Parts: sequence; structure tokens; C-alpha cells
Amino acid sequence: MVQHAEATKRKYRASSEAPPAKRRSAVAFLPAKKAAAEEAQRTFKGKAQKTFSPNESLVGVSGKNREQKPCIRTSSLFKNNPEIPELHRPVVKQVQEQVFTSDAFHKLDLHPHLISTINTVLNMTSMTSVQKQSIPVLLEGRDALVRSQTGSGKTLAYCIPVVQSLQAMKSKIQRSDGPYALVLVPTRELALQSFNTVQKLLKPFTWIVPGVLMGGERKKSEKARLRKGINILISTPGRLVDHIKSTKNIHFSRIRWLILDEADRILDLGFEKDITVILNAVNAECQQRQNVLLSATLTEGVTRLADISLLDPVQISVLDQHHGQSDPERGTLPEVSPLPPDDELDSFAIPGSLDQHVTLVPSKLKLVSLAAFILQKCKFEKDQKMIIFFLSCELVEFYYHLFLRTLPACSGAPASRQPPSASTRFKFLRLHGNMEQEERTAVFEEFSHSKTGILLCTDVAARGLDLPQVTWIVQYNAPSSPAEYIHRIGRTARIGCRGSSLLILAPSEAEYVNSLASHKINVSEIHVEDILSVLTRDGCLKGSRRGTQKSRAAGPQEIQRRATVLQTVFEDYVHSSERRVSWAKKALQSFIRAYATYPRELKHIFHVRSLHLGHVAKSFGLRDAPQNLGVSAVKRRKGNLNRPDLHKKTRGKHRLAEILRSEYSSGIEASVAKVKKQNKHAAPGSQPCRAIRTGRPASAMGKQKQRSPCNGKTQRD
Ligand SMILES: Nc1ncnc2c1ncn2[C@@H]1O[C@H](COP(=O)(O)OP(=O)(O)OP(=O)(O)O)[C@@H](O)[C@H]1O
Repeated sequence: MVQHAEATKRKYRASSEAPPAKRRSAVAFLPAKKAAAEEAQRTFKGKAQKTFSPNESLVGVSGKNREQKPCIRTSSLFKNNPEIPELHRPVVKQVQEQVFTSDAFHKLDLHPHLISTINTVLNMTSMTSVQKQSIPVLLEGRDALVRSQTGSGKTLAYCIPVVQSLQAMKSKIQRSDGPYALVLVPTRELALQSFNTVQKLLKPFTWIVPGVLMGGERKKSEKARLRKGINILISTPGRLVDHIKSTKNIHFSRIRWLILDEADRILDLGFEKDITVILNAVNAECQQRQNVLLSATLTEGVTRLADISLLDPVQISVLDQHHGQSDPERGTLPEVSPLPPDDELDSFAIPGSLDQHVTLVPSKLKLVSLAAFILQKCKFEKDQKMIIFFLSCELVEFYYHLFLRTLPACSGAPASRQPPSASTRFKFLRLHGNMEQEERTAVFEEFSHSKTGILLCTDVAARGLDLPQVTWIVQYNAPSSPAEYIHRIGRTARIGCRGSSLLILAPSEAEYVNSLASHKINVSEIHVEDILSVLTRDGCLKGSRRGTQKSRAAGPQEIQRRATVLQTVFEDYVHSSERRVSWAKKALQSFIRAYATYPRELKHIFHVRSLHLGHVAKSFGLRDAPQNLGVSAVKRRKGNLNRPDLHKKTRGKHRLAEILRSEYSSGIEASVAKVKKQNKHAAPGSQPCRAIRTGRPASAMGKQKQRSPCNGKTQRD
């Protein structure tokens, strides 16, 4: 039974009108000695604004940059913050899966060359649980719904049977035959990743040609490749639909396999219509094929999609014995089982080697806390590789540039002349849907192959991406669903490795921990002051203020002082030109827009009304809340939220559809009309896709709950 955290009973929600009385604020919470308290009084409480000289704020941060500038007023970070509720986190038993089995691939009835490729090219010997269960079932010719945790080896679970079956075909496959297997994945990076895996497996079977279609690439060259022939075709749904409509060279008469990888994401992104078009096109030319649906999370949408696209499927779910599911040590094949009961749908398996943390941080302290965390991991610890998730592309761009220009300098050298050690420690990268495909691919490759680095990204990187050796996942903004949470943290602790995650919540968002607990997700708390305390280790942030060694001890006042120095670095940077101020304001606006689009079931936790604009502005390095922004963006949004009917029709929906398409889909068309139409077609009562398997033409999925980008996902621009 999940206990409800005391956080739910908090009496105060931060509001711009009335800052709360603190019960446990970042200041009050720190155990200060009397003398230190006096200093704190001087430092932070005497006045809301603390004046720093440029030398003080930048000493050690940019040794060369000591020219005189006007004094900078940095308002107190530690005053008037909302209380941080005590987090009596509910302890729940997480669903666990055993990743590896002791069974070797050579136990399977596979072509010897395929086995030796797995062993020597992929360097793998033992199967994972999901592979052990899936491969024999798929080799038997059955349809399957495969669910297992993130990073458990699902890609090979379908790639190996596909390659095995195609190389064994009696009449040898010709390139000009066209596709025998169609693999649909939600994102371009995932398409590339799956393509790479298939390509490796095909090394001994050179007559079988794999190919990838994804948005952002020249359609003309894709058409040329299609004309030459692709036998294993990997694509994002949007791009494939585009080719189906406009390319004559695409035929599906020989399709033997249809794979839907990351099926929940495909649905979440509103690709129902595209999937329908694809299934209709395939079905029109071939009836006999195997269908496989894979997902790390079994959401309602996935089971519905399975229900309508799989024929008499085997359900493979790698839960441990505690949950009474299949036993990976069992030699027999899993029984055909009905789709899982509802309560199981709500729980997600999480790698046992993943330590999950949460921290409650007042908005004013959010920027310095994230920066302190990055400093701690990348400056004081070795070989750290971190992914930080944000709500929108603008946020990624903003924080990427802000950190890039400021944090490396904290290593004691100007950003432009970083010593190699600093540039390696603070290797910032970013990934989001507004980037050119070429750059996205380059970043993906670079981060994949790097031992260290900090990748700032949107949820475009949340699903399916296999980025080895990631040690930390930081969620600067909470995800819009538990499934998204699982996928984000699933970028670490893959395939049995250890990993950690940190979710940063505002005090008003503390109840989100309960929401996670109700899905059997356990997080332990790290206090914000523990995160900030690393700043006292950083000589570069000590400032030039005179003081005895004692008063410089790592006490709470010193932590606060250094946090303020760091905040000043950010504010200096942002306020160094009008252009940067307006850039920060735009990022703030993007945050508010995105924040307003959390799904309805989370609105009681994430509501724009809970945001203190002035405090949030601080986390963008802005010294004051932008006036016009407060009125236009927030009030308008509030109005919409009060009028769900209006909300449905806002331009945001259209913009959102465009954005999501640009992030995840073909990259050819960002058609708003298309999404509109899609929603219309997918109305309840329309023809279910089961018809597809029986040869009738399919319209959009009948019972499919509308998870169009606007109501299922949020405005993540
Ligand atoms: N049998 C194996 N032995 C060792 N490593 C493996 C094995 N199978 C897969 N891997 C590796 O594990 C990593 C994760 O695999 P994969 O990306 O297929 O996981 P996944 O279950 O699809 O994850 P997600 O749900 O996040 O997409 C990859 O780097 C892959 O090469």
C-alpha cells in the first residue's frame, strides 16, 4: 500500500503574490552556529540584494576577465523561498527483471555464421532474458508482444530471428526483391541505431541488404536506394508514409516481418494514422507475415495496439518470480497468454542496478543547483557521463550555451582558452528536434563513443537510444508521464551496468514522488544543501571576500555565499547584452508554455499558477521577472486552462504537432492539417486495425484513446 507523502498536505503553494513562511527553507534548514548565523545575517538577510564587485563574482572564474564593470546586484537566493516539504517518501517494491541468463547463443538453432558474428562482431556470448524468451518464439513463426525493461537487449531479440529467417530462405533473397522485413521506430536516432545492429548481424549474409529511411535526409537519395532495393527496411513512420505516397519503387509484396519497436512512443507521438497507412499498404500486398511489438512499458495504448495488430500473439514479459511471470531459467517456451491485467500495466520494471534520487529545489536555486551538480560530477569525480533532460528545445539551447560559456571557465581558464583537461571534463553537447539531422547524428555518435560528457536534451533522446556508459540521468524538468520517466532513466544502468538518476522538483511539485510511487517507482531524497555543498570545494568560486580560514569553512554561510557567486556568474553573462537578456526571456517563456501543457492528470502538481515568475526568472539568470511575459504568457495560459474547450483549439496544438513531427517524424512535412485530420479519423468508433490483419482496409485505430501530441504529450518545443 502506498503511503501518501506529507508533501501532499503542504499548506503553501508558491505564488507571486504571497511568498510563504518557511518551514524548511534552504537557509533555515542549514544548521548554523551562532557566529556563522551572524555572518549569514550580514550576507543574506540584511538586505534582499547583495552587491558584488566584478572581481568578487568572477575571481577564479575568468582570471583574465578582471576589467572594471559596474557593480552587480544579485538578489538573495536564500530569502523568501517556499518551504521545502518533508518528503516522507513512500517505499514501494519495485518490479525487477533479471537481465542476463547463463544460456549462450550457440544453444539456439541459428546459422553458425550468425552465432560467430554475435560472438566476434558484437562480442556477446550469453543471452539476456528477453532474448532467451523471444528468439525461439519468433523463430517458430509466432506473433509476439515483447515487454522488458530499458536496456535489456530488445533490439537483438527481434534482429536475430529476422536475420536467421531471411538468410535461411530457400530461394535466395535478391536485393531487387525489395523489403522482406519492415522495422518501424519512433525516432531517427533509433532508426540509425537499429540499422547499425542489423548491418553488423548481416556481415556473413552479404546478399541481404539493410536500409534506413528517416526524416532530415535527402528524399531523393532515399528514393534511389529504394529503387536499388532494400531487404530489411528500418524507418520512422512519418518518413515511410511519405515514401508510400510519393515513391513508386516501394513494394511490400514480400514482407515477412513487421516490427514495431518502442511501440508506446510511436503511439504517444500520435503516429496512429501513419501506422494505419503503413499497415494498409503492407496488407494490400501481403497477408502472411509475422508481427512483433516491443516496448519497455506496457501502457494501455500498447496493449490496444497489440490487440489490433498482432495475431494470436505470445506475450513475453520478463518480470521476476516475485511477480509470478515467466521464469528465464525455464527451458520451455512461454505460453500464449492474454494481455496483462490492468494493475500490471501501471507498474514498470526498472533495472536493479539503477539508483534513483529526487531533490526538492526552490526555483531560485534551481540553476545553481544544477550547475553545482554538474561541477560535482564532472570536476570532482572521474569518468562521468551525464544526460540532462529539459522540457523544450529552447531550454536545451539556452542552458547549453549558458553552461558552455560559464562552467568551463570555473576550471580557472577563460571559456575560449580552456585547457584540454577542462574541455574534456566539461564536454557539453545538445540534442533536440530543432537541430539539423546531420548535427543530430554527429552529436549522437560523439556522445555514444565518448567516455565522458554532458548531453542536454529533450525527450527526443529519451526512448530507445543506446548510449553506453552513461552514469547519471538528470531530469531538470519532470517528465509528463511515468512511462516517460522510465524511458529517461533507462538511458543509464543498461544491460546490467550501474547508473544513477536525479529528478529535480520544485517544492510545489513534491507530490510527484507519490505519483511515481503509485507506479512502483522508488526514489530516495538528496537534500539541495548537499548538492550545493560541493561549491565550497571549488576554489574558483571563493570570491575575493576577505575572511578567516574559519569563516571560510564549509559552513552553510559559505555554501550560500558561493552559490550566490555562481549565480552572479550566470546573471553577469545573461545581462552582458540586451540580446542575451531577450534570449533568456524567450527561454523562460518557452518554459512557461511547456509547463502549462502537462497532462490533465498531473495538473494538480504542475500548474503555472504554482510558478513564482520572479523566482523562476532567476533560474534563467534574469535578475527580475520580465513584466510583459508575466501578463501575456501566464495569464493567457491560465485562461486557457480554465477553459478546456478553448485549450483544445489553441494554436499551441498546431504548433505542438509541428514540433513533435519535426522531432520524431519524417522531417519532410510538419503538416498541421495532417494531425487535424488524423484526430478526426481516429475518433472513437472508427474501424479498428484488426481489420488490417484480416485483409480489410484499415482506417485509423478505432478504440485508440486519443493520445495526439496535444492531449497525450505536452508542448515540448
Ligand atoms: N546478450 C547480450 N550481451 C551483452 N550485451 C548485449 C546483449 N544484448 C544486447 N546487448 C547490449 O545491450 C545494450 C542495450 O540493448 P538494446 O538497446 O537492444 O536495449 P533495449 O531493451 O532495446 O532498450 P530500450 O528499451 O531502452 O530501447 C546494447 O548496447 C546492446 O549492444
